Amino acid sequence: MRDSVRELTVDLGERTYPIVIGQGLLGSYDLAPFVQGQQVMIVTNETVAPLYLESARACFPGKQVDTVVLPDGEKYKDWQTLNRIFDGLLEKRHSRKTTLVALGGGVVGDMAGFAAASYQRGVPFIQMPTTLLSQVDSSVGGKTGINHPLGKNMIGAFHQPEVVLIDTDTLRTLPPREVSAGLAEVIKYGLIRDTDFLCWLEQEIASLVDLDPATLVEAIYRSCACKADVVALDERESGLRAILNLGHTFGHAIETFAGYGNWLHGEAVGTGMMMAADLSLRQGMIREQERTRAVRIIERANLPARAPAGMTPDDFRRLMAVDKKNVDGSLRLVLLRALGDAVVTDQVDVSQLDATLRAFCVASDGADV
Ligand SMILES: NC(=O)c1ccc[n+]([C@@H]2O[C@H](COP(=O)([O-])OP(=O)(O)OC[C@H]3O[C@@H](n4cnc5c(N)ncnc54)[C@H](O)[C@@H]3O)[C@@H](O)[C@H]2O)c1
Ligand SMILES: O=C(O)C(=O)C[C@@H](O)[C@H](O)[C@H](O)COP(=O)(O)O
Ligand SMILES: [Zn+2]
Repeated sequence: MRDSVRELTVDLGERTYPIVIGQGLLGSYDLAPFVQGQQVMIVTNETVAPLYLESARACFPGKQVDTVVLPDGEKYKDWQTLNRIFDGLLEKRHSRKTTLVALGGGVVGDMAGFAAASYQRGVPFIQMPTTLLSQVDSSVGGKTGINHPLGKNMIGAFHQPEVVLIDTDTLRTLPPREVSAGLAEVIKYGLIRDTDFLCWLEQEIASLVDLDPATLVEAIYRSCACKADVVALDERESGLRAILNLGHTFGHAIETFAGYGNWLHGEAVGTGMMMAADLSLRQGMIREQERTRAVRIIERANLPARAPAGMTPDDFRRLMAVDKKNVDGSLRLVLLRALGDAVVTDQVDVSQLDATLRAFCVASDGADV
């Protein structure tokens, strides 16, 4: 193996798997040892296929490699598009010994993973993430699924991959807006659990925005290490894992309001983390200086600082009511006790939440609400 390749392990007993991170891995890294049978189905989309499908195929020497190419976009993370994966598997007579491969961003990863969790009651799958967001977050941890018009990721399954292969060279073709979206989840790890990483990010954020290769590898490695650690402690989100949802209750409400299209997941999470920091301050959990630090690093990643124009506090309340963390109708949020220390709480002060929602909502004409 090359010197520049870095490896981590997601420690889950019999479901333990490696995360392999490096440059130029697509096309040269042999993944055949991770495939039990002869059949491989690569699931990708119409944007990624022309860029990386041929290199990805080369990672499976000696195997029968078929492909399903999906339309591109969060709005296709739905039942109808998921069914195209099953159509492809059945048309090509893939058996229960097949291995699915997700080649693309988090949308492809979540859908291919869910297809793998349910095809013939479950087959193995491999993650080959090609966006920053999918390399630092969605390819690790086994959450898979699709959206519903009434709520984000509402249908899905936990299904861990056999291996995660991260070729950081794929980020060279990523549009800047997608880089910023990925940085939101990177910053999240600093805010929830790793103050050293947060300090490092404050030094390096400009290099990351500019896609400096060495800085990116370090950020991806540290992000994956943080996620692997949390997932190993609480694979199915019975407690601790919910801290990975910092900013997501607000963020998922934004994505659903925006119809799964105009706002990227990472952008919504960026704004959502600012809102979580704002509410943490209002509830007396952090100081103004800490809120400012959190907001500043998110802004420096070029992420939006307000909710979508026209989204009202009532829209937030209605959409946040269907969040998966809620129990018996009571809202549960991830808030900050300090930078680097997140907590899941149902102690949400309704009037302070209203103040946060009003502070982040803007009318369609751009005025404060
Ligand atoms: N399962 C999890 O734990 C988890 C974690 C975080 C996010 N998610 C989910 O992931 C999704 C967001 O993922 P995403 O940000 O990767 O979005 P995405 O999958 O939509 O990819 C973003 C865009 O980049 C394109 N693209 C992918 N790789 C490229 C490359 N190398 N060069 C150029 N273009 C490329 C895609 O075609 C797409 O247009 C959301 O659905 C979110 O809910 C899941
Ligand atoms: O892996 C997790 O756990 C996360 O919460 C990671 C999030 O970044 C991700 O967006 C996840 O899909 C959200 O999970 P959900 O259970 O709120 O749908
Ligand atoms: Zn997320």
